[in-house]
Amino acid sequence: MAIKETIGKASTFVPRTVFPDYRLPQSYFLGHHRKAMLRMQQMIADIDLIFEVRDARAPLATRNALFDKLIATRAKIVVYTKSDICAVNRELLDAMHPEGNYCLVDTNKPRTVKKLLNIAKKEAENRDHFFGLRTMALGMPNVGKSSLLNTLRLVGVNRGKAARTGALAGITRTIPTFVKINEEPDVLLYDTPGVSLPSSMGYRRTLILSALGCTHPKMIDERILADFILFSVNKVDPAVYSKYSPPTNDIEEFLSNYCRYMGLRMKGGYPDFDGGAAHWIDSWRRGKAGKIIYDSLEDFNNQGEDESRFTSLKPTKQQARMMDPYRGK
Ligand SMILES: Nc1nc2c(ncn2[C@@H]2O[C@H](COP(=O)(O)OP(=O)(O)OP(=O)(O)O)[C@@H](O)[C@H]2O)c(=O)[nH]1
Repeated sequence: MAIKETIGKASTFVPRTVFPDYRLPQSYFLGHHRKAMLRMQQMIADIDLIFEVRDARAPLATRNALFDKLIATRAKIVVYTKSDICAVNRELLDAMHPEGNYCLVDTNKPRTVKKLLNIAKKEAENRDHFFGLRTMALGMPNVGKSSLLNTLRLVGVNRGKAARTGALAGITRTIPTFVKINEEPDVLLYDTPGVSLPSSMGYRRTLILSALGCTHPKMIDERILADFILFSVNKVDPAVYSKYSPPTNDIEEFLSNYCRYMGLRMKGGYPDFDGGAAHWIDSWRRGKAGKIIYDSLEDFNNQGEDESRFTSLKPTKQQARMMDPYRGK
């Protein structure tokens, strides 16, 4: 079959670049994730409103079932960040949240977080707390919790950054003291470290989270991750990368064209495949390469997966063996 006819047709991802000893890690649950969960469990009774933060590029993959039990009795709103760098799938979000308690934001644009602040202000007025309404932002690593806090603070009290942010996962490692995001009525917000899933997530979800930057940046071999991104883009529209390469399913062919376009060459003029893969992945993580969404309504309807296995903080021995090789480093 001609290559063009096969583009975007495969339903499962099979890496083209396979190394004999390579084993795909399928979890990324670090010591500080566990510590943060235990601390949140202690604090949760005092929290009035939760902002559960997810990445709009993968609403299903960045959902963390570990939080479901923790926040079951709290008022919550699901906040989808990075709406500026994805083709938002409203159908999927409406199906996931029939009660409509979600909000799409771009944390770089203060006006998009105003709605959230208004919800918190209304809650604060209704509850009439002496110390103010206590809110908490939680979610997977690198989904934009600290950026959300900074923008809410800017909108609410017109003050600068209070939390450190960055393109890598794991910038926030402890729960700092609260930050005031509104005065009269007072609204306080706790930022929290990103927490991943405590047992094997399956390789597709691991690849998605890695492509989004929600894991250690080098957790998955870059050529395999680049291959997965190419696979995902082909499913949506290969024209997204037409600037660099004609449509292809072959990562080596794509990277060779990409390196030529970007001028990424090694000694002797050979394409720098590793450098090209890292560059292409980084562009996707930052939303500079195009807009795709990794989860679909079909994925939501077909998900027979039992998420309850993620709700325990204690992984089994077998699960622990599948943990990320970078653990503790
Ligand atoms: N384009 C875009 N980028 C965003 C948005 N929100 C956050 N980012 C970027 O995403 C990256 C991660 O943001 P952080 O706020 O550090 O994420 P976090 O969830 O606090 O990360 P951890 O500390 O690992 O838990 C940063 O590079 C931000 O600039 C958004 O709405 N749009």
